[in-house]
Order: sequence, then structure tokens, then C-alpha cells
Amino acid sequence: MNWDDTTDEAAAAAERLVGSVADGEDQAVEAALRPKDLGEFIGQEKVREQLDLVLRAARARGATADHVLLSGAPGLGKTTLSMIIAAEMGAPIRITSGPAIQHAGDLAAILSSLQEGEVLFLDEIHRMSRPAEEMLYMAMEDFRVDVIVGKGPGATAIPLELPPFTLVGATTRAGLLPPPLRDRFGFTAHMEFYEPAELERVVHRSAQLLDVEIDPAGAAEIAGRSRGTPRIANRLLRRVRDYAQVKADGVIDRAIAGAALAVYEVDDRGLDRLDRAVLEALLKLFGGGPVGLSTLAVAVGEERETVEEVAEPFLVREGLLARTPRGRVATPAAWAHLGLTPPPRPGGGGKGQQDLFGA
Ligand SMILES: Nc1ncnc2c1ncn2[C@@H]1O[C@H](COP(=O)(O)OP(=O)(O)OP(=O)(O)O)[C@@H](O)[C@H]1O
Repeated sequence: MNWDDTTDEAAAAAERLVGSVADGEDQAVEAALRPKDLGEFIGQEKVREQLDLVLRAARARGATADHVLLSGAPGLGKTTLSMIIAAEMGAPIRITSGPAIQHAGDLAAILSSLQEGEVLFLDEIHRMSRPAEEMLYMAMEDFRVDVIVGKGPGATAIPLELPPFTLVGATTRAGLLPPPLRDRFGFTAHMEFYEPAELERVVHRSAQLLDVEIDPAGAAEIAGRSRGTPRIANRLLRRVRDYAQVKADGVIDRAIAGAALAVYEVDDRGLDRLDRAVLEALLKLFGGGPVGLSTLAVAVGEERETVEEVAEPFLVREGLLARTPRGRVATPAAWAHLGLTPPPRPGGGGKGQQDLFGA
């Protein structure tokens, strides 16, 4: 955006970029299930304790909270925490994301329309453009931006003072952030995957909010298949609720949860159709590997990125697949999980397989 634009246009651009979180039924339900304060936020004890101190201290000083960087896999509660930060500080929140900010002017439009103390949530901050990132450095440190007016040799930089604000940046990959950006956050937190017991609490809480009856074994069944992720736990709960409504009396127990999740092809370890397809191809077509990512992706009819970013992180975390310099390799646990017998050693599985089998 060129800063010659009128203020109204700038505000409209900011509005378009900031957008809203809820879009569609699932997002609307997701928003309704979000914990509203730190007390309601389940798990992540260390992060909660540290954040509580940061926010309390800022409140006691009557100051704006320090910038916060949240890293962790999708669905672990980064957006939720940013909303909680705003709520705990009694401040409004704006939500935008790195990919939505194409130009430094886009960011200038948002920053210049912030109110004092406002929380700016910048999701996928690692995907922001370089010029916007450089503008953010100054905005975070000095609450100032240089707005370029005009083009070419006649262009002039006009400094613009910003009200103090709190930037909450979220990223799935903290390692991708340039150190100058990372260092400007006063508080950095890494969000871990949730323990099954914590996810059971998430399921019980959400069931209560959705007015669904569920027994402890039913909640444990859903939690155990949720890949350590509250968003998945909530999504599975909604699908199990549908099944219970249509096929039973609406009450969720272990049997209903198990039967419903079988219909949705989520197995007892939380593997879905894609995860299983990747494992089956690796075991049945390539003898357990090693096999290159691209070949594996073609074998399951998916994009390379989908296999690498959607299926693999979970399979690696579950100890079912290993990424080796020679390619993807199935672990003994993968053979066991699919009820298949690994090829005899030595020979059949190749060197990568032998390594994993301890040969
Ligand atoms: N600690 C928690 N306790 C209870 N519910 C949670 C918790 N963390 C997340 N949730 C629920 O999980 C859902 C997803 O959370 P959220 O949108 O905050 O994740 P996210 O990390 O921002 O994901 P993404 O990076 O994909 O945007 C929300 O509906 C929220 O209700």
C-alpha cells in the first residue's frame, strides 16, 4: 500500500487484513470453546505460570505487557492464549497473519490504527515479507515506523509515532525467525503437545459447553486419539457427538466413541486415513524403506508438502517413521501397528531398516 492513500482507505485495508477468526460453523464452535482466561486454560503449566507473572507485573505497573512469542504445532492454543493475554490486560485485540501482510505499507496501516495497549496477534509471523519484518523491528522496539511517501528519488521517510502495544507473534517454527526479530520479544514460550489426561479435561470441558453427556471412558477414548492437540480433541468430540445423536441416545461412552471414530477412519493411536496410507505404502510397496519423500508422496497420490508437513511430524513423534539421510524408513513399531511382518534381516529392508532393527 502507498501511504498517499487516505486514512479511510488505510483503515479499510487494515480491516481487510485483520479479518475475523470465526468463519464457518466449525470455527464458530471452536471460538465458543476457547478458554477465556488463564484459569480456564488447561495444561501448559510452565507457560501459564510464566505468562501469569508477566501480565500481573505489567498490570501492577500500569504498563503495556511485553511482546510475546508463542511457538508450537497448530491447534495447541496459540490464538487462544493471545486472546487471553488481551482479556487479562483488559485490552482489545487485532488478529492478522504473516501471509496477509504483503507489503510494509500493509503493516504500517495496521500499526498506525492500533489503540494504546492493544494486543496485535500476528499468526505465522515467520511468513511475513522481509520489508514488513524490518518495519516491525522498529515498531516493536521504539513504537515508531518510518512511512515512505512518494516513489523513486523523491521518496521521503516520515517518522510516525505509535501508541505502545503488545505484539503476540505465533509460529510453528521458532527456528525460522531471524534472530533480530526473535530477540525483540520480551517473553518467549514454547507450547508442548498435551498429555492424555490434559486432553481428557479439554474433552470434558468442551462436552459441558456443548451440552453433551460423556462418561470418563468415552473422554479417555477421544483424548487418546487426539494427537496431543486440543483442536483435534474438540473436532473428534463433535464428530462423536454426531454419531451418538444419530446412532444412539446421544450419550458418549467408550464403545460409542470407538465406533464413531472407526467410521471417521481415526484409529486407536489417532492415525487418520493419510497417515495410514503413508505407512502402508512405505511398508507394502517399499519394504519399510528407505525411500525418498517424493516417491512416497507419489505412491499415496498426495503433494510432497502434505506428506512432509501433515502426516510425517505425527508419525515421527509416534516413533512409527524415521527421516534418515537415505530416505524415509519405517520403524519396528510401524510394522506392529499395521499388523504386518517386517522382511527378514539382513537383506530385505536395506541398510536403513537394519539400523532401526538394531542390526
Ligand atoms: N489449553 C487449552 N485448554 C482448552 N482448550 C484449548 C486449549 N488450547 C486450545 N484449546 C482449544 O483448541 C482450539 C484450537 O486452539 P487455537 O486456535 O488457539 O490453536 P492455535 O495454536 O492458535 O492453532 P493454529 O496455529 O492452527 O492457529 C480452540 O478452540 C480452543 O478451544
